[in-house]
Amino acid sequence: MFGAIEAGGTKFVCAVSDEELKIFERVSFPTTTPEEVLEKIFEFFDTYNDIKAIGIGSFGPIDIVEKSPTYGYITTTPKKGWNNFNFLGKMKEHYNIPIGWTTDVNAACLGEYEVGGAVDNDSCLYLTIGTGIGGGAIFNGNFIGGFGHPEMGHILIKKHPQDDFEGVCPYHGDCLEGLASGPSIEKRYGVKAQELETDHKIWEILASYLAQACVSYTLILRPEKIIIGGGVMHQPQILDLVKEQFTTLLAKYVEVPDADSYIVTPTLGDNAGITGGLLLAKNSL
Ligand SMILES: Nc1ncnc2c1ncn2[C@@H]1O[C@H](COP(=O)(O)OP(=O)(O)OP(=O)(O)O)[C@@H](O)[C@H]1O
Ligand SMILES: [Zn+2]
Repeated sequence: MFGAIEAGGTKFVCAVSDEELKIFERVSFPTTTPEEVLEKIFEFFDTYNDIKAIGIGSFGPIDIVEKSPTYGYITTTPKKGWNNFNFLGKMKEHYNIPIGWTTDVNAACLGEYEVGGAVDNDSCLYLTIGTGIGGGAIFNGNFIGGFGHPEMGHILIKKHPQDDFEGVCPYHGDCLEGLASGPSIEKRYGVKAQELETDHKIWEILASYLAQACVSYTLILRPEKIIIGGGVMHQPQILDLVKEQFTTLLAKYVEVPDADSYIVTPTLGDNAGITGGLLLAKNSL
């Protein structure tokens, strides 16, 4: 059996599966304090005594550099109480089994790469547009990163001429996350993103930011596929707008796969992250 944790800034999901990754139990609870959350995690996994490994995909930033003294920590998160929290260490104190550790988006990327929309590809990039924006990428089976993991949500982009919003990123104001995350929409209009009309002008503006980001990722990494998930992508009209603007912005400068197969939503849907967590567990053996 494998265990997986999708550690989100809003909620945690824990699951256990068999060797074929078939999930037979899953629970979800809100991200309150680390103490409360750990208690719930232990309560869930402690009922199983046959778990061989656990995989964790966590919100961040996190430390994934094995030789670092703070390896396994959630580091500079603005999320109250979670700053410098030794998440992996606490898990290892309680469970003496291999525990895989990476970012939530790397985990989702792994899910799509191994059993989702990118199974036929040697590389893919996964981006989530939710409460925050983050991205991870896998090339030939390996996550990209070095001194740390990528922070694809905090890249700088050109403002849309019809957008005078200052942005919500506590670090950069109007970076990609500052301008295109769910909370940025909510702050602009005073209502949740899901409450706006499908033909609202914000979707075009949002798409222009995501298209710019996809151009940058394309030029820097040249992945075979870009998968965009997260709550905001539940607006089905965004994807086509992104593809359209991406094609215009790239201006045929470099060759990319046909836009319909290049920029896609996750085949695993909202299960990409937890599936990736199970794969992380499997791969850690
Ligand atoms: N149908 C929708 N249309 C537009 N925006 C949506 C829709 N559903 C959810 N959202 C927005 O998506 C954001 C939440 O994203 P998501 O569900 O991916 O959570 P998350 O950021 O992954 O949370 P966690 O931190 O728990 O992982 C919220 O800002 C919400 O307003
Ligand atoms: Zn930022």
